Amino acid sequence: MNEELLSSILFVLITWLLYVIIQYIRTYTYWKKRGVPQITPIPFFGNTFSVTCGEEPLYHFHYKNYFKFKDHPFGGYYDFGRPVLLVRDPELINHILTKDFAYFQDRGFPYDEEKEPLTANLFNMGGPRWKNIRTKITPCFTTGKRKLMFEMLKNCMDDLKNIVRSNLRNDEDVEFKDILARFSTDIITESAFGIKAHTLKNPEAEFRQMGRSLIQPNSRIRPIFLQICPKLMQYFGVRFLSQEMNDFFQGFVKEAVEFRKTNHVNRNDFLNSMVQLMENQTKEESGRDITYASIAAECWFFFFAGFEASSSALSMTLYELARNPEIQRKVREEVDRVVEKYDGEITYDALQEMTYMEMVIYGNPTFNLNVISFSLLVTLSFCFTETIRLYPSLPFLIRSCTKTYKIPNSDTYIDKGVSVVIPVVGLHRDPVYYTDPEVYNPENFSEEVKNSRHHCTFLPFGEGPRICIASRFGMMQIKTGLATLIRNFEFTPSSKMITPLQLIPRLILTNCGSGVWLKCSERSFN
Ligand code: HEM
Repeated sequence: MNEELLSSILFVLITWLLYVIIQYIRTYTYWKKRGVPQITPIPFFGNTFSVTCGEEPLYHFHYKNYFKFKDHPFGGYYDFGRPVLLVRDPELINHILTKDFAYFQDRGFPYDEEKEPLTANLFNMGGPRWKNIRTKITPCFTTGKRKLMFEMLKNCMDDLKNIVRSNLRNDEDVEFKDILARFSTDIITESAFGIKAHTLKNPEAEFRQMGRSLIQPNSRIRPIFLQICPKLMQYFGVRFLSQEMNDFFQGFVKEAVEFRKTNHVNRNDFLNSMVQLMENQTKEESGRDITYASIAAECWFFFFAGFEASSSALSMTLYELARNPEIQRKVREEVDRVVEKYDGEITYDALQEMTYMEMVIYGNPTFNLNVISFSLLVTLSFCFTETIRLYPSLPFLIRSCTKTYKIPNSDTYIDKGVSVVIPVVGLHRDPVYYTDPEVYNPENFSEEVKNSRHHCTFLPFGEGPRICIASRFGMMQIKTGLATLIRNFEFTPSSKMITPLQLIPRLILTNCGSGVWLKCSERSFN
């Protein structure tokens, strides 16, 4: 190789290296330059290497980062090359989620309404389109609608009882995460879409297969690469969801709607409400707001949240009750007391008199589970609330800044396009807000203790205009399952349960991958 060529190559290499160094400095000093403390990044990956390569579940990542900025109201880190602001201070969180929502309306998640219609759901959407759809869908979850949906859940309760009972016959410890994912799938498909998925009876039923596929490694890696290099991934035809998933949901919505139209079926479910919304649109709105494709997108997300978030919270509650026999005893006492009090004598008027009542459940008469009033199950509520404190289904909240924002009482600005992350799991386990935060203690939610904390230190369903649209529906699912199980079975820890919990990496939701194993015995009512 002649000398001239060698020096040209060397020149190109050095120039490239210099460019990389300058880019590195420019990218990774973004927060420093603004006087915001930052976590030291590594080139290219920023601070998210451990999450991307599947070493660290998002739950641990956000917990760890929260405590890295101890004594600071906020701090910065980098998601690859993108600056992210982590917010710890409850009052600033309140500004971002509620008071100054106009600056933080979006989550900034990518979606493609044309190529991948299922991704254009309420969770991913932003701006005026989100606002319009949210306003239209909100009435689908009123108390009245929930009551009607609840009527459809009774069979699922019996199926749950029977499936647990059949597992006991084998005299082995029982894995509850899968059973409860199937229970939640049956509830959401029945009450939201009017479909009996029968996944409790048949673990290989189509809806369960779809649900399971969503947490497979392949499905979890795709969103990460789509986030890092969207253009390249789109070029190679990589999608957020599999084609099979897209076809399944588009197909089932079209079929279900057409069947209802042809056979004049009118059900009190979410699908029906959405179809009514579509049909009642004005001419100008028609085809733009609510279409078959957008109904399928919402159904898909409701399906995902309905089985995954709810079953995760439900199985973790059982796990904690098994580890805390005294709390389990108290919950059971409460369930028994209420069930016996309303032994088959409930009328609509009686329901109105029960101050906190949200829901009434008629169970299997053999076990005298005639009626359960959920809001009266105070201990039950505390337990569930305490579970989602320790294991929030979504361990962080995210917003994208849509116009430059000055942080109140500081000189710091958040630029348009910067992501803001609220590490919910950190707040929920901060000893400043919760005494002995690692201990499962339902008393954390007694009125007195609860009122002594800032409301933004407990955010399992988010907060502000983008709060979970179906939080009460989710609670109803969970309480239904919990009351059924606690009334009929007793739970103790199993040696098969792996602790500390092995959470699934690269999954946005908190999910115990190694399962929730418990010893279980049936109660005798003689
Ligand atoms: C225990 C169960 C559940 C938990 C813990 C949960 C939690 C959450 C959280 C934390 C958010 C984000 C809120 C924010 O960013 O401020 C959210 C959003 C959402 N959830 Fe849930 N959720 C649950 C059940 C459900 C169910 C059953 C459905 C549907 C049937 C559902 C539908 C949604 C939707 C559509 C959004 C997006 C709302 C928007 O951006 O306007 N969730 N949920």
